[in-house]
Amino acid sequence: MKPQDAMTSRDNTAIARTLNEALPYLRRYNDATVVIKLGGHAMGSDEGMASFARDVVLMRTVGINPVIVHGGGPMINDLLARLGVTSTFVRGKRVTDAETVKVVEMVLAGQVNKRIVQAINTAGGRAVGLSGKDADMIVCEPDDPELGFVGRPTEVDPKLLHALFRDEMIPVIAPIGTGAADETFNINGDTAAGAIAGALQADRLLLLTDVAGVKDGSGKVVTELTVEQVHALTSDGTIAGGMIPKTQTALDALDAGVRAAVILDGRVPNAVLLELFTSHGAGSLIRAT
Ligand SMILES: Nc1ncnc2c1ncn2[C@@H]1O[C@H](COP(=O)(O)OP(=O)(O)O)[C@@H](O)[C@H]1O
Ligand SMILES: CC(=O)N[C@@H](CCC(=O)OP(=O)(O)O)C(=O)O
Repeated sequence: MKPQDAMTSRDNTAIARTLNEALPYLRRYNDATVVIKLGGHAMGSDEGMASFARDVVLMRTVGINPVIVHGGGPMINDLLARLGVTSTFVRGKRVTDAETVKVVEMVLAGQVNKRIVQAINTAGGRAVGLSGKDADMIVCEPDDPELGFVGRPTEVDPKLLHALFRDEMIPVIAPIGTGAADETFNINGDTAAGAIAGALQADRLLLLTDVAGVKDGSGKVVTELTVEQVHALTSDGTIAGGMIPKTQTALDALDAGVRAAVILDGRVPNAVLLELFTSHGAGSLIRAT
């Protein structure tokens, strides 16, 4: 028996309802630009990566311009540990000396970037792997002298990305930038994604992480957050640790002209599709006020 013969009419009704529900969202996002930050913790298994890649190809197929900006902190930690180098973090950012930045670039622009590119191409898309160095896309200044070669983007040139959109290619970007003195800078993945989303005036910035969204004081995920609520939850300490740079990136992106930012769990199968194409969405949405 073929699998579809085994499907009940109830299955078919559910499928039809889902497709119907998606229709207004498919219309809304036609030709929209969606920047997705894929964090190292959200990358997981090969099956998870393949599923993410299929979602991205589906987005491209329905006329969205997806841009992937990735992290890879755990993969950098692995190689540094094998090389016997200890790494420390200050306020969520890796202290990066001249030797460390070489390892960071090798892991992010090499191993991690190409894994995502290959997964998207296997799923039927045409992904192009880049770092912020390509076409001088991301120019940085030092973030903080204490952090060494950690960059803060000062200029992001989206020209190359627009050229790729015209040919329906999918940019996959490692968060590495250059400095005025030709230095190589390590950029926090969230920061790079926010800066790119701002330069593109993106419709959505999706920050994929390892929690369901931003939680309030009682531990409940807040599905829609205002800018004021983010400030309040940060000053009372409810938003803490790694969530601080994430919500700050979301607010900076909104200031730069991005229409909305969403923080969601990248380990949930089809998280991106559920966010974009269903009425209940996924995660915490922060909209410009
Ligand atoms: N209010 C909050 N809501 C949700 N997560 C929070 C909150 N405050 C702190 N966190 C922490 O932030 C973490 C996400 O940041 P981080 O670990 O840096 O993510 P990633 O590695 O995906 O970039 C969560 O796993 C959680 O432990
Ligand atoms: C400056 C800084 O901290 N850069 C990060 C870049 C990778 C990253 O952001 O990875 P995740 O998204 O997986 O955390 C780092 O060196 O780990």
